[in-house]
Amino acid sequence: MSVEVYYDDDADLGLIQAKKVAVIGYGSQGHAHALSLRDSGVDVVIGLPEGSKSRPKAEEQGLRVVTPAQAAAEADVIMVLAPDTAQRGIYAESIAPHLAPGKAIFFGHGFNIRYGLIKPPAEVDVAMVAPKGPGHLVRRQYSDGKGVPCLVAVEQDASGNALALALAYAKGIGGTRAGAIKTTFTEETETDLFGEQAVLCGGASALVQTGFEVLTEAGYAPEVAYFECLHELKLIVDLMYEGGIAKMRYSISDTAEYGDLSRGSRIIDSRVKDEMRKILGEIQSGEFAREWVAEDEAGRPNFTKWQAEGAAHPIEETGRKLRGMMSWVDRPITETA
Ligand SMILES: NC(=O)C1=CN([C@@H]2O[C@H](COP(=O)(O)OP(=O)(O)OC[C@H]3O[C@@H](n4cnc5c(N)ncnc54)[C@H](OP(=O)(O)O)[C@@H]3O)[C@@H](O)[C@H]2O)C=CC1
Ligand SMILES: CC[C@](O)(C(C)=O)C(=O)O
Ligand SMILES: [Mg+2]
Ligand SMILES: [Mg+2]
Repeated sequence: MSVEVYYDDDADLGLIQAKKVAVIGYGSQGHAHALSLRDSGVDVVIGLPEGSKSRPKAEEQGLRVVTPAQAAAEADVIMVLAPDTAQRGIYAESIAPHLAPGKAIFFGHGFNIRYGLIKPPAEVDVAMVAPKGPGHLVRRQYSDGKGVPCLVAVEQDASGNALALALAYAKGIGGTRAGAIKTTFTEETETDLFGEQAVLCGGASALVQTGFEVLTEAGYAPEVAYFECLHELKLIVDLMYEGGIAKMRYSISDTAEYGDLSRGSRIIDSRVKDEMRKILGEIQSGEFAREWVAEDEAGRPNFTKWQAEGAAHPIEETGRKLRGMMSWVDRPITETA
């Protein structure tokens, strides 16, 4: 592999144990980082606004919660794990006034640094520890003595020790048990956005909905279409996850494999690939970031409309009914911290 990968032996937990860490935000990532750091012997304080819904959760878990400004004032390392769109405001109002030489500001995703929405002063370290998995998995893996691989990056190395500090943090959340891959803010941000837009979230959702529409519009039962286009996707993705596309193809029938090999490239054809390149271009040029920031500032009119349209898609109603028949899949969307 051409990338540099760091494991537990490459990281000194003592570096982060010697610091006070403020975790700003207590959602998917925030709760996982804070609880795992605490269990790794790190002094952690949570920064949340008065009245935040997350406050009782963090307090119930035995964590001390103060305002983001107080947390930033107290801490040596400030990890920003609030929603990407909120980070710029939190930084300006609550973090920037408390940054001083010797402090570090950390991120779980590079969006705000990559697009210049947050510009920390030269005298602080700026680094990223970005687990490659949802926060609840990060926490569960840590608690099981394992870890989720993470990306680490240093944007600004004022102390000369920023990478070592980021690796120590990654060790504190279990990341170096699995491996911490060194990257840059630019690479992490651009690939993360591309992945979620073109493949994982945007691409996959559209593929599933469109397949469901084609079958139901042709008169097939929505229940049967649901199984074929959504439910079984997990079985297929699980096989890919375990052993790549090769293992999935090994496991499916020859008929399915022939259909895959002969038809797949008609679905994801050169037009789709060109569109993917266009989407990547919008990410690289900053066009997507500008659009998303403007949408958020305008009160998210399109976001809200598209969310409602997605929720009203017939596949959701069909899925609700069918999942009710399958006790093992009918779970709440989020697990609690
Ligand atoms: N979700 C994931 O698995 C992944 C996320 N990331 C990155 O991690 C970061 C956090 O994302 P995620 O964990 O999904 O976030 P969530 O949306 O799950 O959680 C947001 C948290 O921030 C709090 N919050 C909201 N506004 C403020 C504010 N003004 N000041 C302080 N806290 C605030 C929320 O509190 P309240 O309850 O009051 O709303 C909540 O506790 C992002 O940069 C994201 O890109 C990276 C990898 C994966
Ligand atoms: C795939 C979505 C993600 O990038 C993630 C969980 O990694 C996100 O931003 O939530
Ligand atoms: Mg991601
Ligand atoms: Mg993302």
